[in-house]
Amino acid sequence: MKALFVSGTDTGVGKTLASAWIARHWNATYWKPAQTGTATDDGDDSGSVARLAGVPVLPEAFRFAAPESPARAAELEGRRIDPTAFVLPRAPRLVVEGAGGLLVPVTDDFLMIDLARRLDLPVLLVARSGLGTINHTLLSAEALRARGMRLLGVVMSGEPNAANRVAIERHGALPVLAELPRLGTGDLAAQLGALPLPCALRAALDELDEVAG
Ligand SMILES: Nc1ncnc2c1ncn2[C@@H]1O[C@H](COP(=O)(O)OP(=O)(O)OP(=O)(O)O)[C@@H](O)[C@H]1O
Ligand SMILES: C[C@H](N)[C@H](N)CCCCCC(=O)O
Ligand SMILES: [Mg+2]
Repeated sequence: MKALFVSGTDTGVGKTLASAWIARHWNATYWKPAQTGTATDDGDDSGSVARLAGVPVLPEAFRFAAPESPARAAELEGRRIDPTAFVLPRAPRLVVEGAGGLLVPVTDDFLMIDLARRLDLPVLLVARSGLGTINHTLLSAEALRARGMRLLGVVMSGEPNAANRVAIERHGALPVLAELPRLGTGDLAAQLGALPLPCALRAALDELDEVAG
């Protein structure tokens, strides 16, 4: 099986949209290991991907009501997350989406980046395209490199910004594999379906190592 971990420079940067886009065109299964904010309107990434991409989605390992980090949302419900519950599901191609950014707490001593490492998956980083993204993206890349983890590259989401793309590629020594433009208010599923994956992203997916699920 081939799998990747979609993380981001922050919450709300477009991980779910990018995950749906990739899953749709890569014909992949989607998994959100830990979902928070289920009591809010945008707390169901799995439902969003099912609607946007029409691909199989697997049940989360953990779901929490509060729109908080998994660690805090669990605490508010008097629950604790056991990281050993995160076991990579089997599927020919799998898109795994984190919650928030890389250093979001999952337990008192386990961060989202540790989940990507436990699953032993390469990371695709979704970043905003606008002002502020260079710092956030380079910091996220540094966090991965400090742990010797694989960073496939970056997907920039929003109005294309060539100067930010060049800065990220140059200072981060990493590829921007795709730019997901700001989609309109119309049928997002149709817009994603009509937007082929750029060659660089498609090649990165094709070159992913087989992993044992
Ligand atoms: N390129 C884009 N075009 C249009 N809307 C976008 C784009 N990127 C993100 N959005 C919108 O911004 C909001 C947040 O995006 P999304 O849910 O993908 O964030 P996320 O990174 O998955 O957040 P979370 O950390 O909660 O999982 C959504 O309403 C989404 O549709
Ligand atoms: C609720 C939100 N949509 C995400 N699911 C969780 C984001 C946690 C962010 C924590 C933080 O970085 O401060
Ligand atoms: Mg999401």
